Amino acid sequence: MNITITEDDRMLADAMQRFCREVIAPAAADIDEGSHSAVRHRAALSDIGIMGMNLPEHCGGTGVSAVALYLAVEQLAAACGSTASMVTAHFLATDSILHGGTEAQRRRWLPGAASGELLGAFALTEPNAGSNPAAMRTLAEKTGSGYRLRGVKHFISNAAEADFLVVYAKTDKSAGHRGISAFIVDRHAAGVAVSAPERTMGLRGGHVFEVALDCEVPADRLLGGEEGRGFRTAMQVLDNGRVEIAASCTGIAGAALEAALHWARTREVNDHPIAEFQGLQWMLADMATELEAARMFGLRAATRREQGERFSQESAMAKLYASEAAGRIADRALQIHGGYGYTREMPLERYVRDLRIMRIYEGSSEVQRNIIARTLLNH
Ligand SMILES: CC(C)(COP(=O)(O)OP(=O)(O)OC[C@H]1O[C@@H](n2cnc3c(N)ncnc32)[C@H](O)[C@@H]1OP(=O)(O)O)[C@@H](O)C(=O)NCCC(=O)NCCSC(=O)CCS(=O)O
Repeated sequence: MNITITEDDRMLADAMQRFCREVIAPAAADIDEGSHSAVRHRAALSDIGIMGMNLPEHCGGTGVSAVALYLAVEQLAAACGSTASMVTAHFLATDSILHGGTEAQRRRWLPGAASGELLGAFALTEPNAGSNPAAMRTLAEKTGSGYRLRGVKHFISNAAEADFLVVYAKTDKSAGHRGISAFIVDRHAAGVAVSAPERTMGLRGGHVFEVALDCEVPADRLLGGEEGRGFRTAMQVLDNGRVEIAASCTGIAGAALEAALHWARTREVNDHPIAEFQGLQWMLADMATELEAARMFGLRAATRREQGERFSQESAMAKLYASEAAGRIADRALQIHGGYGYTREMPLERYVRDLRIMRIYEGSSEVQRNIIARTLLNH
């Protein structure tokens, strides 16, 4: 498969890099140190179209290619992992409506979400249903005018600040994954209670919450206007989301490599820059090689996404490889910095912490391996 990065894709990535370096990166340490929400960047991100970068123009989005989207998310994550997480969680919500919604729902919700006026959250995971969403317990029972949703969702990014949540719930308890439907729920509807943010190891500005639901939703909030289509929509959305996680990984790992290269050139031992030591050169070589391989996987999955064919395998491989490789790259970058890398004066320890969740959320590495193995064995 050819991976093509067009001139337009490159120009967008360059513009994104300038914006992120000027606007996003300077606040990253403060966001992390104070666990302040990355939603503070919403207005600035909206102004340049980032909040709708995953959406086509007819839905109010920028309509950029999937490769450009990959490169943009990469730049965002290189500047601030928390901000990338907030934005990509919003994409999960809007992708749900794009892929699973009716035309009327797309028209109603997507232009506002693309402009950043509305912030979305994706409510799939539950305390007892993470890797296996088909085991969810949240129920949606038909009422005279719509549905009553009852249940608890967990680890939901953006929930407190969101304007709407796409909530996945069972409309038929006995039908397994085919009994799952999705609903667009107003964050401030009566009966939607959001916890305080979880205290997390990394991505401390990408807040995640528990959401307790006992609320009524009108019938026109059933995504796609048909019951039982939620699981398929969630899986399609996660195929996209996993490529964006891969982009976040290569963004942060790229920042870690850049820091390590700078340190190796400028840090001296016995009047020699440490870059002169072969042991360190080999570490840098391995880091750069793994980063490039991870990018190739990510861009391959993005290319496949652009082609409009199912790309679960490519997406799972991209996330698996990038999240595992990025963890190794950031760890080596910290090692190269020695004791300084372990201090909070430098971003290395933040990179390591921010990257750790990438092997877990939107499907753990083990789930990605299951997806890959299953595809291999079915063919
Ligand atoms: C590991 C799993 C993929 C396993 O899924 P299942 O074994 O339960 O389901 P399948 O039998 O594979 O499929 C059932 C059904 O769905 C269709 N399907 C499956 N995948 C896709 C897809 N990618 N695109 C389109 N359709 C798909 C499949 O064809 C079947 O259709 P029929 O019923 O036969 O017609 C899955 O359980 C999984 O991915 N688990 C991980 C869940 C996960 O990633 N959770 C994280 C949630 S979000 C998060 O972490 C953070 C959110 S945030 O930051 O707020």
